[in-house]
Amino acid sequence: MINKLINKIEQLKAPIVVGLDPMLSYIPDHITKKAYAEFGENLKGVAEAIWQYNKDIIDATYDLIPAVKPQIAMYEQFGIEGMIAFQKTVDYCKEKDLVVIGDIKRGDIGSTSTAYAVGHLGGVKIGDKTFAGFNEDFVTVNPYLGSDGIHPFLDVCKEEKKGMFILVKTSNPSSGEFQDQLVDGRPLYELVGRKVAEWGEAHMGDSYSYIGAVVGATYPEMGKVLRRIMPKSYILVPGYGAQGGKASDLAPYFNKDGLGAIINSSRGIIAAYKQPQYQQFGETNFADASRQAVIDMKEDLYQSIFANK
Ligand SMILES: O=c1ccn([C@@H]2O[C@H](COP(=O)(O)O)[C@@H](O)[C@H]2O)c(=O)[nH]1
Repeated sequence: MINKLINKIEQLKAPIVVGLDPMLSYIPDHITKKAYAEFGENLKGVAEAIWQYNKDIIDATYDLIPAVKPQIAMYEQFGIEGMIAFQKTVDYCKEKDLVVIGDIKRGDIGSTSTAYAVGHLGGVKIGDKTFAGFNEDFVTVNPYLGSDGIHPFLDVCKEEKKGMFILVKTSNPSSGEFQDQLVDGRPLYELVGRKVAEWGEAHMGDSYSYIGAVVGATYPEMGKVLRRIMPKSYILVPGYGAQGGKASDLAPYFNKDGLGAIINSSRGIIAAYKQPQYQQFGETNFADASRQAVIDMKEDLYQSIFANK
């Protein structure tokens, strides 16, 4: 799957992931009204609205982007109906040949991690048939339970030819409270980065490992160090746009081959129509605003990162 992700990034010249983080407040009235009329003003209605909103955004952007990152929490908050919308979104993105990164941030004791890995990347054998669970291509994984929480994901990724991005240095303001603490004189995120590189070496695609890392766009100095520590790991970079990460800071996340990082934007794309620069699209044409925001993001990254290389 890492080879497919890289091929698509190269083909589209777009190291971009669109984050599918639907919030009720982003969904235009015409979509919610229709969904409520059909399914009721309840969780089923909300889930239908989320699904229709996602579908319109996917239809408007899929030819420009290699990958999407549905954030499971945004679906989970609506219970089982939300999870059905999550599954429909994953399936539809795969129909459109997009690489799907499930932002699930799981990780637990070994046996529980196995269940997470099977549920999201693998399948369960019932009788003589295997049934896939959510069936994303990559997931995000929390490494802070240690390697026994990671190994089940490594095994399932190898078996299923899928991949994962391990949280190394997150983009949020308080990420340093634990992640920057010194261990033998070096910050904890470096220690985790070294482990990611080690796991990655044993799980290689053609040129990059299918074991990647999450490093926030909001910490570019740390991104530079981590790029060196994990030369063969793809870095998933959240924090661009809405969280203040700037394209001009992102060059160090890439390797000299122009690869090695993929930049996520969620609110900046899916709720673009709410931003002043895309106001002309209006609520009805929200998906066209998202398309324009992807085009602008691609240009922003190109000018800041690749134009002078
Ligand atoms: O360090 C991290 C890890 C994950 N995220 C997730 O990425 C998106 C960011 O959304 P924006 O709207 O582009 O800010 C969201 O799903 C986060 O849960 C992150 O931001 N930082």
